[in-house]
Amino acid sequence: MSLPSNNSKYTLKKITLRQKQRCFRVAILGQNGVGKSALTVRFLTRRFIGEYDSTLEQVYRSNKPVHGRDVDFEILDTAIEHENNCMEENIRWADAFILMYSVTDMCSFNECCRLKFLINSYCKKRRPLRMTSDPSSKVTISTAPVILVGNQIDKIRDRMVTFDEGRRRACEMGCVGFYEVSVSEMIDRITEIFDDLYITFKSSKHPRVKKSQSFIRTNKDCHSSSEEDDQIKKHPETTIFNPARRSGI
Ligand SMILES: Nc1nc2c(ncn2[C@@H]2O[C@H](COP(=O)(O)OP(=O)(O)OP(=O)(O)O)[C@@H](O)[C@H]2O)c(=O)[nH]1
Repeated sequence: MSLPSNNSKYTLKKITLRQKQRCFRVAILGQNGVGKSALTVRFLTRRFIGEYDSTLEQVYRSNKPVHGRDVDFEILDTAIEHENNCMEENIRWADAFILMYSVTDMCSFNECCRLKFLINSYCKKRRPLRMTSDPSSKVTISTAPVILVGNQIDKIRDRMVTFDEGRRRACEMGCVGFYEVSVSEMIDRITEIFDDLYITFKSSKHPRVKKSQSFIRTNKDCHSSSEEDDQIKKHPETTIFNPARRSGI
């Protein structure tokens, strides 16, 4: 039996809509040499490549499964050379951010604060926030999810930033997650970062919590449960908070 013509039209429309689904855009920001290109290539190809052209600023496209769903990623690997010209444009382009530093470099760690400030300033999706200490204040913050990532933990002897400092900073800056990784030695953890970012982005677009509840965690919220503490002791290089994961999405 042939299908009625309007039925096939409907199928066609559905396919067209599906094709138009926008890519999930991730910008990776951080000082030069922290491992942004290495992270990008590791996620896309599962390979670790030692040297990259530091002047190249590139968008990579790839389709990856996230929890059984195909997601079109666009990943912008930023280059410091272009930063001053393009930072605002890059930030406005992205849906979500990975802020990266090297645990062996305190400057790169501090640079993340400046970059987060710029994300909050330029990001297209912002919402007003009133400080509890001063209810009359009007501050706008970015609602785009940001994950803070400390890289190069394999360089044990060169470590300058502790896990706790990273975790605290992530909380203070309003990041949705914090990871410590070694791009050169880990692969699953890298995939987890991108998966978490996508899931958090999706859940913040279609929140399952009431509007009055915030996805952005504050200092006060930033204590880990004893279960998390156990996890951190077992796997020091791990994420310690992620609202999406906690809400079971
Ligand atoms: N030991 C170690 N080296 C790493 C790791 N990740 C990256 N590297 C090295 O760090 C150097 C810088 O890595 P890149 O990925 O080029 O860093 P980047 O942030 O993209 O740097 P720019 O392109 O200059 O902005 C390279 O020599 C990498 O091989 C890691 O986890 N461990």
